[in-house]
Amino acid sequence: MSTIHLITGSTLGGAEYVADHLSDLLQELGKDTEIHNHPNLNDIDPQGTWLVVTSTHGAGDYPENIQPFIAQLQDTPPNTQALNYSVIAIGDSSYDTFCGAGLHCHELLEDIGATALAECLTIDVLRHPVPEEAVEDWFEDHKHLF
Ligand SMILES: Cc1cc2nc3c(=O)[nH]c(=O)nc-3n(C[C@H](O)[C@H](O)[C@H](O)COP(=O)(O)O)c2cc1C
Repeated sequence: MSTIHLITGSTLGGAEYVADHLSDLLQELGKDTEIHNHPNLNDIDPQGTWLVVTSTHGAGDYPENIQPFIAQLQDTPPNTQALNYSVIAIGDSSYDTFCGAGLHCHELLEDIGATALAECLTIDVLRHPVPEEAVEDWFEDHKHLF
């Protein structure tokens, strides 16, 4: 069974909590998971399934910890023919660039040839102060994909 890679972009830790929770839910289904809080493309198999969980900072920017990984994907995209992915974007709808990083990542992965398992999920922290609860509902509807 191939490992599901959870890749996080987080400044304040919220997206990491969401990824931890998703990882627990996947493990309850008997899946193998690996969390990458400092993702490096060289360490992550570009086959199988990626779940990217990223917040947005600055003005629509990626959190610093995930910026090198995104640059690697843009500069030297791997062969993604056998890669499925899903992106969970966390943001605050009071910003014009609501969930800008996650939405960008979803398009980037599609552009380099990976297959989206689902639309990008956007979680608004104004509506969901505990984003883990929103992701739990989403997971219930999407767990058959993993
Ligand atoms: C300085 C700052 C800038 C932010 N900029 C954006 C933004 O451009 N778009 C957005 O949707 N959310 C923005 N947010 C909201 C964060 O994405 C949100 O608080 C998120 O829960 C933080 O997740 P994290 O704990 O994983 O870093 C910003 C938050 C801060 C503190």
